[in-house]
Amino acid sequence: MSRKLIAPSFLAADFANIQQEVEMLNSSEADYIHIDIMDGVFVPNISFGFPVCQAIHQHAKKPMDFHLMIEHADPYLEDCIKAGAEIITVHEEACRHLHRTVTEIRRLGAKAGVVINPHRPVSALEEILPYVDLVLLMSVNPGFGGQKFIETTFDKVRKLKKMVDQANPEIIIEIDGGVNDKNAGELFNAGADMLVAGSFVFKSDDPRQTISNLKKA
Ligand SMILES: O=C(CO)[C@@H](O)[C@H](O)COP(=O)(O)O
Ligand SMILES: [Co+2]
Repeated sequence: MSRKLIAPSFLAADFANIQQEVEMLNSSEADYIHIDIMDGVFVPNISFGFPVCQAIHQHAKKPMDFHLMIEHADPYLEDCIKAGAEIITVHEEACRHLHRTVTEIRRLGAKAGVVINPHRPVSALEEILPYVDLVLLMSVNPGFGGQKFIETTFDKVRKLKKMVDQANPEIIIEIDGGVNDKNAGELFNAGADMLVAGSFVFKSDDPRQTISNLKKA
């Protein structure tokens, strides 16, 4: 059974009004606040750093889900925890010693997640599944909000769901990129537990209602 969690991506929020945007999320049905950290090396974009994360955390009443799109995650894990991370996800291709990194995330007290890019097979995750709490499937290429959902993600979710059910059914399956009201229902039916939505939530006329609608998808 899908857990139907929604994590609005703060990347699409109005940064001139951080407090109001976080308060909107606090009063919504959002389950997590998704925080996209980009280093301009692993992905061709730079988002924001820990002072901004601290500002979000200061007002947040929802748990924070940190998505690290960076080459060198290990030196920044403690900063994520201090900035409120309850989930930290790292890209499997970016981590030279992935097992070490996810083990360290758990030791620091957060849920550890591994992220897989659109071109990579879910079979690449087989050996790491016993050591993670969450798998994030990218449904766009990482680096930017507002991109088009990649349709082959549905099959990938179904494949991953089978693997997760065998390895550890507690593992959360999270999907990130181009999520909207047209694909959310099918993603949940395919086995996704948690959907990240940036533009679709924050650029809508009524973000709170949009979050509620996605949860019911
Ligand atoms: O990690 C990323 C992009 O790299 C995402 O979290 C986006 O921020 C989602 O934005 P939308 O595709 O929903 O606009
Ligand atoms: Co993200």
